[in-house]
Amino acid sequence: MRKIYVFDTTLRDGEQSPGVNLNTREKVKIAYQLEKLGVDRIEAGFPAASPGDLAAVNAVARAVKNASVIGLSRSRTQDIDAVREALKGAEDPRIHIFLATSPIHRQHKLRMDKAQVLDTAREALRYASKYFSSIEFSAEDAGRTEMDFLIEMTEMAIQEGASVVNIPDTVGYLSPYEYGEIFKTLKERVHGIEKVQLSAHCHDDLGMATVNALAAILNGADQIEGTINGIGERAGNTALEEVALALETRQDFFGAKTSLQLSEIARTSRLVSRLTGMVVPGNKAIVGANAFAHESGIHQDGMLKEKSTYEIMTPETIGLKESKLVLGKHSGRHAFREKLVDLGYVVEDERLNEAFNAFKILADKKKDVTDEDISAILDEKLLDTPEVYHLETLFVSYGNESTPTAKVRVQVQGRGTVNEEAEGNGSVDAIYNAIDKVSQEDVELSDYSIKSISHGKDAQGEVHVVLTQQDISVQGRGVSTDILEASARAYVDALNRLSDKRDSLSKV
Ligand SMILES: CC(=O)SCCNC(=O)CCNC(=O)[C@H](O)C(C)(C)COP(=O)(O)OP(=O)(O)OC[C@H]1O[C@@H](n2cnc3c(N)ncnc32)[C@H](O)[C@@H]1OP(=O)(O)O
Ligand SMILES: CC(C)C(=O)C(=O)O
Ligand SMILES: [Mg+2]
Repeated sequence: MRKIYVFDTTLRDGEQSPGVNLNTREKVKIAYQLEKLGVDRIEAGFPAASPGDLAAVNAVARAVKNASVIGLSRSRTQDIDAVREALKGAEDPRIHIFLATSPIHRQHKLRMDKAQVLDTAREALRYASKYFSSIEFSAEDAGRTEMDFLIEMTEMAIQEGASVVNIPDTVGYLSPYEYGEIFKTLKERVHGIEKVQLSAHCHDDLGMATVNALAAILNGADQIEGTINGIGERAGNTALEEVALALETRQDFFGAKTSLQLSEIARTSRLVSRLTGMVVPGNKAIVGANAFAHESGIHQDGMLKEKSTYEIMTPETIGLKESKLVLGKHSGRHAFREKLVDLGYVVEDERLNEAFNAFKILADKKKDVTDEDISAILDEKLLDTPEVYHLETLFVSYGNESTPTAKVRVQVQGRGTVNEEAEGNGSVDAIYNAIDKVSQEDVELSDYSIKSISHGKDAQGEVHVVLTQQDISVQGRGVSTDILEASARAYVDALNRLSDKRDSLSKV
């Protein structure tokens, strides 16, 4: 199987993400993790950028033992000297020299003609080769460079001793077909191309960074450059984990592999996200929180029967424990039953249906239905208290300058639907007065407490009440995303228990 070298530039191009600034300790920590991940080359920074970056590159160079450490340099002696200084103590030091080659960059940025670009790069490579045995040369904005000039630049770099020639699509402009064609043409037309490795460096401006890197591989690239989580300048770089998993999962198609330790991917992604502060979107391929999560019933059913129905790779491959079946409004009974089993409930068909219906009603109101929410539903549904009172509707009117009023509609065993309305000195008091009118019970509310079951603004509230009637005391519990409804449910639940308790006492 053809090996594709992995050049990680999380600490250089990744750090060029607006708002990201890694200190020396953070760079070393990420570098150690990249070493564990098994990347071949680590671009640690741009030493000429600042004394701090030079020191950080030096710290990485001294720390890393199992990967080459690279410093970036413009085609200028002072930058090359900064890289020399920074890479002191490195096991396998490499310099990466770049110069833009496209007409736009030549004319507007460098203000050089082709001959000047060629000479400037040549001089830089000559100077660097006095100090470095491994040199990578990048033709910045190669993607928008005339093919003949790119060939000329590549041949010059080979003659001057570069061991890797990088072909960046600096502005993420090319289609996969066009990018692949560049590699194919270089392989066919550059004299001495067999002496160097060709490298792909893509940006994601049009969302094609990964597919372009793969197109390059299909057309002869030996190395891919990219970052963890795809962070980097503007829309970012090729996400290394995406290329690695594409090659792994579709070996049959690509016939190439990296030597990454894939089970370190999730850990590396989390570390980079934490230290850079760049949050990984939930739907991000491979490392997003939803990449191995399934919410819809049909998919969950398929997953429970055979995982390959909806997963083309396993979460274990990237170091995650397992796939997630997330319960939400699109979920079905198979996944719901599985969740109940996980939570330790044994529920037979009729109860399962009841609980499932209650779950669907909650899922309509709430984004994430948590394990605690499910337990709350089950605990409520599994109680055997006969329902003398069943709360159907509740309406509360509240204003800080008016008296709170509540209207309730309750199904009462033997009496049918009863509507009542009452005022109170607060909304809950008004609700309880209205329910008292329905039940015509003489009860005292001896305790009332409220807590949140799960987290967030749409968390369910759980209300506990204690009702006392002479020497009988009962508890009631109600759960809802609305605390007034939870309060009403708790009160009605307590009334049902009161009636049940009185019945059982009268039978003794
Ligand atoms: C595609 C990429 O990702 S390239 C890497 C981009 N990364 C960075 O730029 C991060 C680090 N950069 C920096 O800290 C600063 O830009 C420095 C220290 C390198 C240079 O700072 P300054 O000297 O103030 O120059 P400034 O950044 O304003 O302008 C860049 C200069 O480099 C020149 N230049 C740009 N690329 C190259 C190159 N590859 N080789 C030689 N000169 C170059 C520009 O033409 C410009 O030259 P001028 O001053 O003669 O007009
Ligand atoms: C420095 C070069 C390789 C670069 O980052 C780019 O062209 O995108
Ligand atoms: Mg780049």
